[in-house]
Amino acid sequence: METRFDKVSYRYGSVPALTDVSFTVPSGQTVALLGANGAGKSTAVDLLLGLKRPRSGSVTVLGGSPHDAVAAGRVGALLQSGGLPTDSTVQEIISLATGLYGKRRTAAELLDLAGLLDVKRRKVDALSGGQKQRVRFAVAMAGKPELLFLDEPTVALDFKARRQFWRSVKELGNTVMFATHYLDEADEYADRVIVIDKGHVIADGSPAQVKGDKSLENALVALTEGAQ
Ligand SMILES: Nc1ncnc2c1ncn2[C@@H]1O[C@H](COP(=O)(O)OP(=O)(O)OP(=O)(O)O)[C@@H](O)[C@H]1O
Repeated sequence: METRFDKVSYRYGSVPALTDVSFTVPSGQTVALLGANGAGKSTAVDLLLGLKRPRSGSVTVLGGSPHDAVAAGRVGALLQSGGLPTDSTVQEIISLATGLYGKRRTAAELLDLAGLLDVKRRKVDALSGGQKQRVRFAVAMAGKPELLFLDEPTVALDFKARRQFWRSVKELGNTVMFATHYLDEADEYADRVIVIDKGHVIADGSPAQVKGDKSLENALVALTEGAQ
């Protein structure tokens, strides 16, 4: 049940966002899409979710079309700007999410999974940035997705929260694709790193291979500086 980009290109008017991008992700793998601002990571995630269609090439998600995979509830996503109803409590939002997916996971299970038990009665308004991110994560996991997309999931999290977040993700053992600016995060948590620069894949390999590639040095330094 692979997920694949086959020579995918996408442009916004005259601005090319992705050019001739190909990769195949087997199930169970955790893959980082590593790139600077504007590299094309969010566009790739949108294409994988069926929110955009490629101008050329094809996108396969879990062996079929992105639309079918999403409609069947096989895909979970944590997007950068996922809005949450501010006047609802954490518990209300989680219950709504479990209801949508026919209770594939219980609310209690999700609250525990995302480390939200202590704040379950709080309104979203009264949560920290990191806690809100955990609510988004719980919502993404409600349907027991086989494949999880995370778009810069730990931007709002401090070091400790970042570790906890990744522990939860890894325990679930799904196929995970995450977009990040952080080489360290890709190195620590991904099995594989795909480096995107100005819409092109410039490296694809294990974290050790990518870090060991001298020809990538400038691009990786730029990425790290871009993330400051
Ligand atoms: N709606 C849009 N209209 C025009 N150009 C866009 C639009 N959205 C993105 N772009 C451009 O497409 C390219 C890829 O953007 P994308 O958001 O996919 O990058 P990204 O790697 O996710 O960046 P970031 O790390 O800043 O989120 C950039 O050049 C960006 O300016």
